[in-house]
This record gives sequence, structure tokens and C-alpha cells, in this order.
Amino acid sequence: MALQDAKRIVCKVGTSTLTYPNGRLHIRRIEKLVRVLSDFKNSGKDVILVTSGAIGVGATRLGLDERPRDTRMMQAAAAVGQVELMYLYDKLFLSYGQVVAQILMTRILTDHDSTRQNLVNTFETLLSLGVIPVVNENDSVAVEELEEEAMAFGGNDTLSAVVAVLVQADALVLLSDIEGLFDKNPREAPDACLIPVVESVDERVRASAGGAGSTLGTGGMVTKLEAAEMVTKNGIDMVIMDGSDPEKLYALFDGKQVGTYFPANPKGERT
Ligand SMILES: Nc1ncnc2c1ncn2[C@@H]1O[C@H](COP(=O)(O)OP(=O)(O)O)[C@@H](O)[C@H]1O
Ligand SMILES: N[C@@H](CCC(=O)OP(=O)(O)O)C(=O)O
Repeated sequence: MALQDAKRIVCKVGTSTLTYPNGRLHIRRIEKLVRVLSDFKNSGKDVILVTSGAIGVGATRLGLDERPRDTRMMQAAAAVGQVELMYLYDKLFLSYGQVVAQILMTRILTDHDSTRQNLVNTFETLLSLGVIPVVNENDSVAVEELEEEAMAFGGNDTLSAVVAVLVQADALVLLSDIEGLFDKNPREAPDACLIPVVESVDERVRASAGGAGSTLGTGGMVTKLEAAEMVTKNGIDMVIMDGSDPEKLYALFDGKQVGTYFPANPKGERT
């Protein structure tokens, strides 16, 4: 399906896009993102927002100097930051007449058929009611997802791919702090070139991906490529693009070349 025709979109926004380097909310950017997503909603699309930021924003609110690393502090920070995030989203989406709902997920929920089906039912019901679901990991209770190994393996890039498959989205957009996937990590190699289209995530593509570029983000390109593999084989298009100007989403869904595009595998089957 061409991106212009995408009816159901999942948009994931990373911590480094949502916050300033000092950890405080980047209100102007979030306002723009909410306006664009509300406009998409008004145009008839189903919109799901997967948001990071709870731990980073909570840490700042608690006066911590840096993003916490130990589980207890991360859980506490997430509990504080999630409220601040949802308060802002609710307020901003409401100003465009949109109703939001919070869904906090853990991996256990999607690993079991009955809880997975419950989640699907919840998403479908919310979407049929015209609501915009706002999703994050339930960081305050999902201990195993917060520990370093599991977090590096997953995080919200993976979560957004799982959500896109669950709701059988047409497209997943990852808003990052960089324009897309480069042939090598541009933070280390200034001559790196943007790759506009990735038909298949093979060894060569995988070799180009490095880890997170800031102390705020987690996962870097490694987890984004894993997300791409998961969604494209399920018949869903994916795009990695710069989140600093959310209005570029208009160009993307008008069919223009923006960021790095991972077309759905034509043989991809919707589960
Ligand atoms: N090949 C690559 N192309 C682009 N970015 C890369 C690449 N390899 C590693 N990176 C890093 O991935 C970062 C984006 O991921 P991440 O830090 O998780 O941020 P976010 O949460 O905003 O998506 C970039 O800022 C960059 O430092
Ligand atoms: N769930 C965590 C974010 C996890 C994550 O993947 O973060 P990011 O790399 O900024 O998208 C939080 O809300 O702080």
C-alpha cells in the first residue's frame, strides 16, 4: 500500500525528540506533533501514538542529575514522568477536540493469547470510538523490561512494532533525533549518507546500525531495524524520520521522500 493511502498509522516518538538535552519537555515540538496527528485524525485516519519519555521526564521532575540506571529509580521516575506526559498530551489533544486514552503495556500481555486478544479488543474499541490511544511500556511494574539487557533488546522501538502488528496498521513511523538510517553512524562518521529506501534488512544493512546517540535515547538503529523486520514481514510499511519538525509528516503521507522507507514485504501476511 502506498503511504498516501495509509488509513491506520502508528507513530512512535523517542525521548530525545520529546525533550531538550536538559531533560525538560520540548513543548513547542510536542504541540506541533499533537496538531499534525489531530489533523490526520480529522482527515479520517486512525492514529496511535507510542510515546517514550516517562523515565527521562520523571527523572528531571525529581531533580535527578541524569537518567537513572538502577531499576527502582527508573520505576519511580517512570511513574512520575508518565503522569506529566499524559497531562500534557491530554491537554493538547483536547484543544483540537481529540480524546486520548492511555495504554501501558508489558511483554507478558502480548506473549499470551488471551491477554493479547484483550489488548486487540481494547485498541479496536477505542479506535472505533474515535479515540487516539497513547501507548508506553508499563515501566513502573515491568521490572524485566527495565533491566539493562532486556531494555537494550527492546524499548519502545520494539513496542511500537508490536502495537503496529496488533492493530494491523498500514504504516509505522519512528520519529527519531536523526533523519533516518545512514550507511554508517553519522555521529562517528561525518561522511555517512542517508539511505532513502531499504527493501530488505540484510546483513549489510544491519552492519551499518549502531547504538543510541544520546544519553536520552535507548536502542539506536539496532532496535529500529528489528522493528522494521517485524512489521514489514507482517505487511506493514515503516519509516524512520527526523522528529524535530513533525510537520514533515504531511510530506511523508503526501507520498514525498522523507527519511528512510522500509516498504512492506509484498508477501507479508497480516497476522
Ligand atoms: N547507521 C546509523 N544511522 C543513523 N543513526 C545511527 C546509526 N547508527 C547509530 N545511530 C544512532 O541512533 C540514534 C537514534 O536512535 P536513539 O538514540 O535510540 O534515539 P530515538 O529514541 O530518538 O530514536 C542516532 O542519533 C545515532 O546516534
Ligand atoms: N518506556 C521508556 C522509554 C524506552 C525507550 O525506548 O526510549 P527511546 O529510545 O527514547 O524511545 C520511557 O517512557 O521512558
